[in-house]
Amino acid sequence: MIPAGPGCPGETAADGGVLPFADEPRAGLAELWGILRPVRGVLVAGALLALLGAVASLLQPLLMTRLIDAATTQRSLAVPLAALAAVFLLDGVLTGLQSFVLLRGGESLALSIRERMIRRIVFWRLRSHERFRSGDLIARAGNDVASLRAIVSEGAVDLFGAVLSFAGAVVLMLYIDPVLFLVSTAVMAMAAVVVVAFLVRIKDATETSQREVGAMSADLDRALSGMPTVITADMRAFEYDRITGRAVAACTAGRRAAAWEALVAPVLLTGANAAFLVLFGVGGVRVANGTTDLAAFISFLLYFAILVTPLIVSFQAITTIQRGLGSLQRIQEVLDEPSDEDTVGAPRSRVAHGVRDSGSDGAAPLGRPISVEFDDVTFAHAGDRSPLFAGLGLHVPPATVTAVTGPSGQGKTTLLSLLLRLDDVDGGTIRLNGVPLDEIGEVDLRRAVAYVQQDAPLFWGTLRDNLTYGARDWTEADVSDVVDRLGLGYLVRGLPEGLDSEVGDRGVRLSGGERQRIALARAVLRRPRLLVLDEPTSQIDGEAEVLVVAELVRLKQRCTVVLTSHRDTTVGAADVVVDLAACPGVGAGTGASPPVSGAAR
Ligand SMILES: Nc1ncnc2c1ncn2[C@@H]1O[C@H](COP(=O)(O)OP(=O)(O)OP(=O)(O)O)[C@@H](O)[C@H]1O
Repeated sequence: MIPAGPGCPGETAADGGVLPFADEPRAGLAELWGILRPVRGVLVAGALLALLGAVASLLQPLLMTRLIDAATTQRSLAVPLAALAAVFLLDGVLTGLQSFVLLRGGESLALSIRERMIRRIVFWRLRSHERFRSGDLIARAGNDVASLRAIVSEGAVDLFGAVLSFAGAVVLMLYIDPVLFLVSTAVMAMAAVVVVAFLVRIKDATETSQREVGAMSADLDRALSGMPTVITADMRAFEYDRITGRAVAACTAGRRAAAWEALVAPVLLTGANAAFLVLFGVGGVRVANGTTDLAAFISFLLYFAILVTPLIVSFQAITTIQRGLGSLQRIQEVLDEPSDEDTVGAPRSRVAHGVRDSGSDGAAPLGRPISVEFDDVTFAHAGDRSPLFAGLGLHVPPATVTAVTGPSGQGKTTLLSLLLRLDDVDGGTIRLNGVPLDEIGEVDLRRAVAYVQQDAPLFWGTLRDNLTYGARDWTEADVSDVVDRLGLGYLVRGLPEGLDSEVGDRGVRLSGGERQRIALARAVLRRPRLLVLDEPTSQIDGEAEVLVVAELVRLKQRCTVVLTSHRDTTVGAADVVVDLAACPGVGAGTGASPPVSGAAR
């Protein structure tokens, strides 16, 4: 496994500086509007409800003034009282309805973004997986989507409703008494300017906190993936310090944001209280000298009171939206990464090249044992100065076993990755049964080719789940046959629930050799036409190796096997042996075919 290099998204530098990715331009309102597409209808409905709610709130002081009028002029209170009660009721119903619509909308948004992210991640090219840390990706799909959801459930419409109430109150106050309006808003404006300065600091702190949560998840994932090493290297305290260090950094940044956020309401309230004092002074004088009547002054005060809440809500909503924009940036990085779905278009479509479903044996190019050809292939890993392969040529005849050998680091696994189209060649062509690899449909390729990777990973689940993973049309007899042939019968019989026993996370409840043979059995059950095996016998004993080799020889009747190995018995069973170390096309040499030995030369 190649360690992720510096600059992994979501990681911070040791000196606390931010590594690349964090420096990319932040997502803006245009991107936000784009990602909100699935819930735009909900936002419009929420905005309408907010509009009605604002009208209901603005009606209340008006009706209260009517009530005071009726009381002071000895008229019946029944009508204004009933109207006020109705408006209160309407206000309550609208508030409830708005939260229901928006909370539901928030959940729908979270689902749609998570579906898009997961689809993207699952279909990423392998190179993208090497650039990101898996724990950080999990944090992005969890935490960052949650803070984006808050834009819908709390932010956007709160802001809209608050702006409406605010604007309505402003218009009515201007209408009632423009002088009082100017006096009071001048005081409030000073408080608002102070709060705007806080917003910048809140934004920076929340972004840092989000990045640190991502890094914490990634570090936790790193430790969990190698717990035996962590324990035996006596590194548990180190890992604890490292991971909680991230948590502390997230908390520190979160607290900084909280401190600034906590100041927003008091500063605005203080501004409002100061404005009230000024209002009472100036308003009292104006009522005393008859410029304004008492009912109008009371009505003005009530509207001013209405103004304060929307103002506070607006700033809180802006904070929520800012936090969501920081998360949107991290989500966008995931969505912008190239995926196989971008390239599995026309050139790789099955129809375009007449490569039909490989399930139909015989007619389709991949429906029979597959020959492999590397023609003048050039490839360099990202960041490498010289190519690993320069003009590599290679021919694997169909229905044979070919072993690729060579010292560690020579490029055997890389060669298999290119053959499996996990990575793309920089130059030259790879052909399967004469068809260039990039002209073969993704579905056909994956159905025709099976792979057992070097560390033979199993998945959390039962033994049966693992054996039949990716297999189609399998029967219980197929499973038990392959299990017996690979010498795994004792394992199945010894487990408490046989094939239905859990293998643990990454198959930890099984031995390395058992995992390797289960991975091979899984590949065999897929009935491939090309079986690609990276060191399939590296962890098994001599007795089991004989069984594996016998299985490979048996498989030759219906498929081609390409394997890498350092083991003599396994290599000895091959019809063709390709020694990469002696190949001039490997390691920046000039183009040539590698030396081969064996029956199929
Ligand atoms: N994803 C990657 N990014 C950059 N370099 C890589 C990557 N994968 C492998 N390499 C480098 O490419 C070279 C070939 O690696 P590869 O894994 O193909 O060798 P190998 O012959 O299979 O080795 P081994 O026998 O030890 O498995 C090595 O120098 C390795 O460090």
